[in-house]
Amino acid sequence: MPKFAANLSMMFTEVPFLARFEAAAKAGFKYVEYLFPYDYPKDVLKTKLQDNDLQQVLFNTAAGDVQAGEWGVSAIPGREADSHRDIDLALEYALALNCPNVHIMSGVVPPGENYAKYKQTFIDNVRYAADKFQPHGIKILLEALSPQVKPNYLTASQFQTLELVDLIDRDNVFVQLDYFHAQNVDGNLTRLTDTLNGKFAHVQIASVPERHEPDEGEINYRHIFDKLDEIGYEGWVGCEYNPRGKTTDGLGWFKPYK
Ligand SMILES: O=C(O)C(=O)[C@@H](O)CO
Ligand SMILES: [Mg+2]
Repeated sequence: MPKFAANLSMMFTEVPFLARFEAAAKAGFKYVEYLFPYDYPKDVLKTKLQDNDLQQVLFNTAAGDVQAGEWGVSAIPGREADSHRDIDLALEYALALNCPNVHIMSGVVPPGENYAKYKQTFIDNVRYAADKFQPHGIKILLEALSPQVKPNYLTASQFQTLELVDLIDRDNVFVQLDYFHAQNVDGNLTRLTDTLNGKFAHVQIASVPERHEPDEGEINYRHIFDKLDEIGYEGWVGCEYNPRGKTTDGLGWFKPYK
């Protein structure tokens, strides 16, 4: 049975961020993920996790200057020092929060730029991270983001991310398989799951096209959850969706899995 993690950046937004830990635990979640921990001291987050019997399973490296269109900097040529600073800070948080996975945000490739140069910069920076995280047993995740959510992100297709994982060639680097983006770009989700089997270490879910609860729209998530069980997937499934209304009102789908 999948292990579901509440995404506290998107769920339980009825309450302030630090109150979402208790809200998720009360709703039956044992695991949480969220985009960025950096606005809060490590101790504060650690206490929230401990007080609510929750395990943190994922967060991202910093986004950079979001107003200026950044969504990570690790693929941007000339920004290696910033990328390494973000990776080092992520490692500090991962160790303090006992978090087993960190998603490294590549950033966008502006149209007309040299894509190969961005790709190589990302490969080099992820190798830097992989070697730093490896002694601590922390996995690095790379995600494809669909153009309707983040135009010109370094990777849009799961196959581009898979190619990067293979080129980076480190034992602790994996695909973050977000089925919402995968359906938007690649489709064919059952076969895709088989193709990526062993290469992905974290899953995220949301309906398509609305990015709501996984109980509507194009994807039959009951089938996907069975498929993940069938292949023996042991990682977490992050609930990265915008609830249609109040978060708890939309948790009917979660009842059988509590
Ligand atoms: O947007 C997504 O999907 C994510 O998983 C974010 O963490 C990164 O954009
Ligand atoms: Mg995602």
